[in-house]
Amino acid sequence: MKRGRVLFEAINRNRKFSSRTPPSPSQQQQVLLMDQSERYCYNPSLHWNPQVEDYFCKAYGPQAFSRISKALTRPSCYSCIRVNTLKATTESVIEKILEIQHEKKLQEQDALNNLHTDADKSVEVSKTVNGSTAETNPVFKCPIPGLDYVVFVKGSGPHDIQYDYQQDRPPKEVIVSRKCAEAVLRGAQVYVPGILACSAHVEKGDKVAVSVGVEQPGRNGEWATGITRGIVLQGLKTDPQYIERDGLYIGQGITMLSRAGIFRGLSGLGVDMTDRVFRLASFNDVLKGDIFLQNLPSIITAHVLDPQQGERILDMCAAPGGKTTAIASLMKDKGEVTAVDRSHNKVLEIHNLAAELGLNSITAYKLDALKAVRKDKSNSTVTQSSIEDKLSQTSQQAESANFVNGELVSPATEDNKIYDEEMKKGPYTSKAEIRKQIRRMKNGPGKNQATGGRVNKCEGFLPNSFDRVLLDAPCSALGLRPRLFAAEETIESLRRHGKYQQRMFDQAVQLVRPGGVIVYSTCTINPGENEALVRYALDTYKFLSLAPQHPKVGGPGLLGRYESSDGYFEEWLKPGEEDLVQRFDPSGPHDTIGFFIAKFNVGPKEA
Ligand SMILES: C[S@@+](CC[C@H](N)C(=O)[O-])C[C@H]1O[C@@H](n2cnc3c(N)ncnc32)[C@H](O)[C@@H]1O
Repeated sequence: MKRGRVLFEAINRNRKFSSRTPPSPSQQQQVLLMDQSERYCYNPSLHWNPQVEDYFCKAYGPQAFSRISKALTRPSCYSCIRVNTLKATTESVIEKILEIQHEKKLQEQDALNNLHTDADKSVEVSKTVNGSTAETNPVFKCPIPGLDYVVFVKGSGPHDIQYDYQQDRPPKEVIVSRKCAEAVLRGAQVYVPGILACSAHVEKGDKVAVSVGVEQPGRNGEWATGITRGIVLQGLKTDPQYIERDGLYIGQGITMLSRAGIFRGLSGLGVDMTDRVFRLASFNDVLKGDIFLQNLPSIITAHVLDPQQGERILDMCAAPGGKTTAIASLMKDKGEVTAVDRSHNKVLEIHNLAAELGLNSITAYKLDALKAVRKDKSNSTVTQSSIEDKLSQTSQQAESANFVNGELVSPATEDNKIYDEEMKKGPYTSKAEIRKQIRRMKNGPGKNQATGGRVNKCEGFLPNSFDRVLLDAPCSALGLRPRLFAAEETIESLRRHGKYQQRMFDQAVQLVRPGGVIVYSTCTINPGENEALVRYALDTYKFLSLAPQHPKVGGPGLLGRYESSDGYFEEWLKPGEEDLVQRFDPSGPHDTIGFFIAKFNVGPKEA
């Protein structure tokens, strides 16, 4: 379609100048500029699977869906930060961010003063004054009651970028992967692994235009970028995705390595983005441990769960641990947060995040949440697994395992024993606190549970083991932005999510004790995905009820919330309301376009 539009416009342009006299140089220049403004800009349109597009068009109406689709391609207008209240205060974080911004601004001014001749300086300084380079982003506390540990750093965009196109001399270019571009749109830098292709003769310190190579349809209906990593860009129409990249330029930057360095290396900064279409603050390695960059609805999900100190909480699909750590922080790290994920490497991510934030109440296991309920009533068995273990399990066990009665005993079961001993001694100390002490004894001060490549594998939990369960279910994730490609989702996969979520919910219901709470959340624009689950839950389990009100943030238990220009909590839906779709307004500033949270109270279960 895009190709058709380009062709149509080219014909129109030619018509405009098809008088008997050939176009004058100024007319030629005008055509060139029109060409370039169409090419070197950010104006993407999302690819959808045709059936999914049709389904959403019917659900939302074609115009509304087109606005949603457009809004998905843009980042939010701010970065959202959760303050780790165990290590820092909101005020101290705001102060530090402002200091960092101020420092950066000074550095950029210094760099300008040192680098350029006076003539260059005046151009660059006026650029700075216009806000193109160093700028101070407003930083403020989240105004929603109860969420004063959330900080927003405002960004801006879309901005027009001057890509320095000169006739017959296109700018040097870098094409990055879609994932890389989505991160860059949210404030990240371009790292070496994200670079797919680059112009010939790029040296360290060159200015490059950065565009994104998005998956394109292949002959057999498959989607691929079709760009071989390391390919040389000539600035010609024969370059990969030359036409398809029209309107897919996300900014420009300075290369930190030469072309050869970029494609020889495996890591490191590839391009320092100096001019971005969307300017959001970068928090890479900033205030590490004191803050966590997290989408607002994810923070709210933990908040809605309302975990209490000393409780036992299960997070069923936990990696990389954003909500798990939010839960542990709300509990002031006092209690027991069990985080499970089916992926080994992702469990390591939970370990690492918990360690970075200094949280000790979290224990992460590799477990398929579909098998989270233990069938037999014997003690829970927990084993260690690691990638290396899989390769040489026998020798690993011989070297490192503790054997009791011929059984492999993991630190977790060992800890349980010590815990039981401690419990007999008298005054209550939480299990998490005892674990912390055991870890301190084992590791010495300052170390935590990050165990390198090793993770604990768990066989499941007995029914009614937890006070609260969070089911942050795997979903289409179509609510998250920015997103530059959506065609991987099919009608079948949308349906599968629903079925998968139901099976997980069946496990969650068994694991939570009577009187407990289940929170179910998904990040999607597909209303069918979440409403169907809520209906299923209430029809199947008569002892469940939607929580009438969350004490801190207000509103009914069924929180179907889609962004509005006024704020996330503009309207809270009542249980049973079916019109989530009409309330959708994609013109607002938020990082998540569609998110759904339902909170269930668990009544007495049947015998
Ligand atoms: C939406 S992400 C969870 C995000 C997480 N709650 C957070 O806030 O950081 C979904 C996660 O579910 C995990 N997952 C998918 N199927 C699973 C299963 N059957 N059992 C356990 N985890 C599963 C995936 O590995 C993925 O990490």
